[in-house]
Amino acid sequence: MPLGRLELPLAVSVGDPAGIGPEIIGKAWEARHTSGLAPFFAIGDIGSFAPHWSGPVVRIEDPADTLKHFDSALPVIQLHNCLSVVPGRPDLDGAHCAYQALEMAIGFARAGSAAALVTGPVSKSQLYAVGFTHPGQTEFIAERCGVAKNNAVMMLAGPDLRVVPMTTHIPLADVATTLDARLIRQRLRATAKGLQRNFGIENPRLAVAGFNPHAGEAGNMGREELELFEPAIAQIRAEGINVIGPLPADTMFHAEARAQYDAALCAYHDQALIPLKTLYFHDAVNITLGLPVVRTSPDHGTAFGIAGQNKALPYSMIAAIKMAESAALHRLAAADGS
Ligand SMILES: NC(=O)C1=CN([C@@H]2O[C@H](COP(=O)(O)OP(=O)(O)OC[C@H]3O[C@@H](n4cnc5c(N)ncnc54)[C@H](O)[C@@H]3O)[C@@H](O)[C@H]2O)C=CC1
Ligand SMILES: NCC(=O)COP(=O)(O)O
Repeated sequence: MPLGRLELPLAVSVGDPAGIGPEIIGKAWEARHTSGLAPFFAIGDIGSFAPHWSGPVVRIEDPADTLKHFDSALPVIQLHNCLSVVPGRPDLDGAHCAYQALEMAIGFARAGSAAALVTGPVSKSQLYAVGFTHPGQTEFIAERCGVAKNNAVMMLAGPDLRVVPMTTHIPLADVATTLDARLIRQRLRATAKGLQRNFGIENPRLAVAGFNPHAGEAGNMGREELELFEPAIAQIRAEGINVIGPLPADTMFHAEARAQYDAALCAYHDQALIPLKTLYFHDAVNITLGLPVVRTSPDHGTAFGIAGQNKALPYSMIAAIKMAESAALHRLAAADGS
């Protein structure tokens, strides 16, 4: 059934203004008709666009003014006290702006002034340098929404592959001690629910990657599969969720294997993101499941090395905007029972 259109605009935080955020948002606005994008407004420093992108911008004071201007210029809500930043040269002023834009975008989405939140790329190390204490935007947004961090799930979604890293931005050396049966169960439940709410998949099929080579080879190459994964998966199956695994991680991402599941849950960041970004770097979207608001983001980072050179491709940002609209519409359709 067609999902219709949103009544509210989408809020797009610019991210680090020294990165490619302003350029990909500007280019997404240029593609608004050809890509059929829902109206959106940016949150950032209006002066940070010109060094990256030469299109028209218009300052608005209220998200509700987006529609009046969206056809002729990119609507921007101005941040306070943002100093100019040079593309490709991240500094603390830019990090402060990125932080402020994120905070404001969450506020608009939570207050019901925006239909969803799309976040531009930020540099984690730059944010840490200005006092950001969360591993990433995922955990920060969860906290602002009152959601426990283990119930907010990072999912990266491409055309025929969705992956969930069950642990996110932690040192690899800490993964084995962070993963426990409770976390695995929480991730599985939140992923199943998130696929229903945001993608309209009624009976999601989940697959869990093993932690060790060959999923432990019957306990001979590590015991996490026997001691953690299998009991956690059995419990989740008993709750009626369709889940397979633990599967050998090296053989679960080829095309025929991908067709067997709607999302692959992986033990750690790179186990999930390497297959996804290898296949779909410019098409994939980062979506946070388990939040009361819809949040998406491009899958890539700030790309400081190409900022301000008109080299950034906007496709992941365009996909993030489209997915935000579609997820918001799925939630609305479920809420009114249609
Ligand atoms: N959603 C987010 O906010 C994310 C933020 N990051 C942050 O980004 C920063 C840089 O991370 P990197 O590992 O260098 O990853 P990156 O994604 O910024 O760049 C990796 C490579 O891809 C290229 N690239 C990235 N986006 C592109 C685009 N749209 N068009 C053309 N080329 C593109 C870059 O030039 C670079 O060669 C880090 O500080 C990290 O914290 C990383 C991933 C996601
Ligand atoms: N590698 C994915 C990533 O960095 C996204 O992090 P987040 O800021 O969206 O939590």
